[in-house]
Amino acid sequence: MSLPTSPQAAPMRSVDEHLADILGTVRALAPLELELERTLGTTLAEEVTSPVPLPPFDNSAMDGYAVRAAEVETAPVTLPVVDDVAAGDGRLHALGPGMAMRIMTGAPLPAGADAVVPVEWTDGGTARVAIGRPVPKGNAVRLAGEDVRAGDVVLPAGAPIGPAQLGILAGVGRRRVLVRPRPRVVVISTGAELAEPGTPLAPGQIWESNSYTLIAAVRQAGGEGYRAGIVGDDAAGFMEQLDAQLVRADVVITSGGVSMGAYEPVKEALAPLGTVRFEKVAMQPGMPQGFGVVGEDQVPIFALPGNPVSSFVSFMLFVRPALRKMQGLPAGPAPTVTAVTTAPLRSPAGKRSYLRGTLTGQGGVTPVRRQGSHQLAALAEANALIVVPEDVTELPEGATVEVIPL
Ligand SMILES: Nc1nc2c(c(=O)[nH]1)N[C@H]1C(S)=C(S)[C@@H](COP(=O)(O)OP(=O)(O)OC[C@H]3O[C@@H](n4cnc5c(N)ncnc54)[C@H](O)[C@@H]3O)O[C@H]1N2
Ligand code: MOO
Ligand SMILES: [Mg+2]
Repeated sequence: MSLPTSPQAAPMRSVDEHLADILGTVRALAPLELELERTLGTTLAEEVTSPVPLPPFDNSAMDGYAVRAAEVETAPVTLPVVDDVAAGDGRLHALGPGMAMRIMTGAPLPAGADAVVPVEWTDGGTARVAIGRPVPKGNAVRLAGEDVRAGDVVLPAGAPIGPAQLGILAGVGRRRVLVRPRPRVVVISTGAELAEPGTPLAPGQIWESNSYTLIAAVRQAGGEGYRAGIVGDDAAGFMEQLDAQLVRADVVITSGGVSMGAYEPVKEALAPLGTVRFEKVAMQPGMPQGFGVVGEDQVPIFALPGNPVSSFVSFMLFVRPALRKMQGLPAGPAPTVTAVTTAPLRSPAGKRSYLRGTLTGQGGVTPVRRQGSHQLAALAEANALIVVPEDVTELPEGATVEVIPL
């Protein structure tokens, strides 16, 4: 007697094949002009040059006295103070021979001056100043163009915008710049057992958590997350919610309803479209995966498995690289570091495992005690995923492993 053939017998796809398929499908989002204040965390979509040199004019690096270095070579010397130059002073100053001008940090260097004596090296006089020591030519002078020359590229297209990048954009006079927008990601949770956190649990229910994890992960990956709430285990209801959400989505993520059960609304609704593939990927956790496009605009959709650890690991391996590509960032497999395991590791044959672990800080990594794909509290203890290759089932303590820091 033999058992009926099941889809389980179908060969599994590798993690790498699945990711390649995803990255082959998603495209960088069209650039958008944004006010500077809204660009933190986005990627620049234009090359930015400076219209002026920076600094735009020779100026003082210190509060002190503008002089000709050759005239203070014999210090101590006393010179008449003929004027005061403050930062922002737009007058054209010229320093005559044998004279000094009081000057402040950031103020334009008067023509004829070639050095600044810091006030600390003088008696601080306002009519005459006694200079206690000589200064070399160029002392405390910031030359025009020594940071940036006019026409220099200050940021290339593709640069991620952090605080310093925002600063230089303002520093070259920009108010608005062209960036890749943050991908708008809608998360739909499916499952008749799911209750909103903050509401009482009925028998058989659990509190919905995946959308909170996924939206937080979306934000960390540079996207904007929208929680579409919970839909039950009914395919028509799911389709209705999906249609309603598509208008505001660059990407849709669903959780749950993709495995082998009798009530798998996501698979049931999307598989017949023919544009979303459901497969088993040779990984643990996260084996059942759906990916494809939906709607007129061919919006990418990730149908992630419902187990909380599985949906999070799937996000890190597949959705995060896709969101990076959409933002014009280099996209590929999750970056790893090497570490030495402080305990033996076990992994199922033929699947790449992503065990939850904690990096010790001394190059070690310790697997957390509970490794079930439903054990969300154990995931919350971890700060890394330990990668065990498909062809390895056991590793001894002390083995070197690849680790994805979280
Ligand atoms: N006969 C088989 N059963 C299962 C297989 C299989 O190959 N054959 N695969 C298992 C694996 S592996 C996974 S992973 C899960 C995937 O299940 P689904 O994607 O269909 O998800 P559900 O059945 O809806 O839920 C699974 C599990 O996760 C909990 N869940 C779901 N959504 C949420 C949420 N938003 N917040 C918190 N918890 C959630 C749900 O209550 C279930 O316990 O299938 C296995 N079964
Ligand atoms: O492969 Mo499922 O993703 O355990 O847990
Ligand atoms: Mg299921």
